Amino acid sequence: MKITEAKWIENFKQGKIDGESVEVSYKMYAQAKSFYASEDASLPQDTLMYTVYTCQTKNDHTQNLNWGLTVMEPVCVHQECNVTRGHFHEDEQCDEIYVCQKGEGLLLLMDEKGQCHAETMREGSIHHIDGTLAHRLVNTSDSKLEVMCCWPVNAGHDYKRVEEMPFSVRVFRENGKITIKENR
Ligand SMILES: O=P(O)(O)OC[C@H]1O[C@H](O)[C@H](O)[C@@H](O)[C@@H]1O
Repeated sequence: MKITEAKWIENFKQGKIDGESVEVSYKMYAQAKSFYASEDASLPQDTLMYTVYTCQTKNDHTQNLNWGLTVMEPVCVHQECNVTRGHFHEDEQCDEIYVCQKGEGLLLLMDEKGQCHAETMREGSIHHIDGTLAHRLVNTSDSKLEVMCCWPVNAGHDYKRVEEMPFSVRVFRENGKITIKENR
């Protein structure tokens, strides 16, 4: 019997994935400005907001799954907590699972009518995202938020729908206290 190493290995201490064809993408403040209520001129354009590691599983004869890790930095923009861009899935039949491996945050979910609700994320929390809901991560703490994700390869990212109908709430951290405000 042939025994091989795993294709990928997650370094839990460093919060990263290494291995075969891992796609790593970095979101800097320059590309994330539109996610927040206001622009923060004091924040350098090249401030790292979040990193996404995606393990690509290409296989033609099965309905495949992707595995990923999103690492969100403890950065605020005018006291607004760091968020991912957020998206609906192009294929609403595709659910997603998130597992929080480190940190604290909120998983913001929005239905097709723009109604939002959230789940609290903490080390070990497991979240099932219904395929019809838009989803966005929010780092509410002053340390990194690390979230493992599993989703079907054919889910797709529909960012346009959330641009046309933005999340109806924003999360702020003022003197360590979390406040939720309507997004008008
Ligand atoms: O693409 P965003 O909305 O910025 O979210 C960042 C990433 O979060 C998770 O890791 C998802 O599973 C990824 O598919 C997504 O790309």
